Amino acid sequence: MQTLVDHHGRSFPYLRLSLTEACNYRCAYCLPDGYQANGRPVFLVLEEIRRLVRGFAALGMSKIRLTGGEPSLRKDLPAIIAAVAAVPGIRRIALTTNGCRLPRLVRGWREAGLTALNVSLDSLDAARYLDITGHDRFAEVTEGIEQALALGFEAVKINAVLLRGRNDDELPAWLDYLRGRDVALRFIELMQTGENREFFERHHLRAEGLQRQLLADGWVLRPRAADAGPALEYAHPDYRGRIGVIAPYARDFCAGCNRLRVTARGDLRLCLFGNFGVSLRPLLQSDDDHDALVAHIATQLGLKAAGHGLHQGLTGITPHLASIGG
Ligand SMILES: Nc1nc2c(ncn2[C@@H]2O[C@H](COP(=O)(O)OP(=O)(O)OP(=O)(O)O)[C@@H](O)[C@H]2O)c(=O)[nH]1
Ligand SMILES: C[S@@+](CC[C@H](N)C(=O)[O-])C[C@H]1O[C@@H](n2cnc3c(N)ncnc32)[C@H](O)[C@@H]1O
Ligand code: SF4
Ligand code: SF4
Repeated sequence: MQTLVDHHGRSFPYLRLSLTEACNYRCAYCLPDGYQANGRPVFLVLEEIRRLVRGFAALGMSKIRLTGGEPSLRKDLPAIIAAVAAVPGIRRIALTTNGCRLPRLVRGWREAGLTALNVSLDSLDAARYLDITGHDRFAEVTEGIEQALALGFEAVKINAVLLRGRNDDELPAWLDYLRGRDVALRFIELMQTGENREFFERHHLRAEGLQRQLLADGWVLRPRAADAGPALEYAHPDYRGRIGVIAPYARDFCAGCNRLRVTARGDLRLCLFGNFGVSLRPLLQSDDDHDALVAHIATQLGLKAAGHGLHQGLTGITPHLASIGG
């Protein structure tokens, strides 16, 4: 089997695959006006996804994260999970969701073969949650997380985007929440995108102060697995839960990059904030193109840059993270 190693010595066990650009939420930092369909987009269908994942698995990828947009809007999500799980070499199938459909659907996803779940929950206060996401679904999401915790996933994680003035005073509430729950909460630094510049300037908050506070309070940094996402994760003997910090503006953040992305339309994106996408879709129409697909992906990797240009305000072709899956 080939493995993917780029010119900067990084390897790539982890693929983030977006299943749709559509979303039912209006998160203030992502789609404040809701999802606006551009024409009649046609997203990758099951058979294309199966071929795509086979191609990446042949290059040593063992972890696939399904994302969006909101991936739970895909009616065929259980079938997609099962198809990905059946590809030899794929050991972990994770999903990132806003969580509003968890109570109805999470058991089915687990039974189809999902191994890990990340749920976005920007506040533990229902009114603030509504204010940030545009949806009054706090009760469903928190109930869904409880259900997920009982289903034996390898990991259940919660994502909270850290927002100056909106949710940056909630550490005490989160600590209560984490005391008895086996869940990893991750504070994500707000990232600038093509369309959220003004919001970013008002609400971006560096996570360094939070990290200093965690260390001072006895939280200890844990080692990071080779196929883990970018969070630095801390544990504490008095808490079942863990706290992660995703700090894309930190020095050397991109040195640990271990993932590639494919959009819901089948474009390979080498970076979350890259300047171009490469369509893989023509090579997903027949099993006969498997070798060509594998060769094409491997060649493209040569173009992967060392890191993002966010410090210079360069957001590439990414208008918002719903367009690529975060
Ligand atoms: N800048 C940057 N942000 C990322 C990258 N990967 C994930 N993120 C951000 O991290 C946040 C959490 O991502 P998730 O989809 O929950 O997954 P993850 O934390 O990467 O993955 P796991 O460790 O497998 O749970 C999202 O806001 C992503 O946009 C990356 O490569 N670069
Ligand atoms: C783009 S969403 C897609 C999956 C799903 N809709 C959800 O919200 O979990 C993936 C993650 O990106 C995060 N995100 C979106 N825009 C962001 C931004 N500008 N900066 C940091 N994180 C962002 C969301 O909070 C979410 O945790
Ligand atoms: S962060 Fe996720 S739930 Fe919120 S608008 Fe973006 S895609 Fe939708
Ligand atoms: S910003 Fe780009 S290079 Fe940096 S970690 Fe994310 S995907 Fe990798």
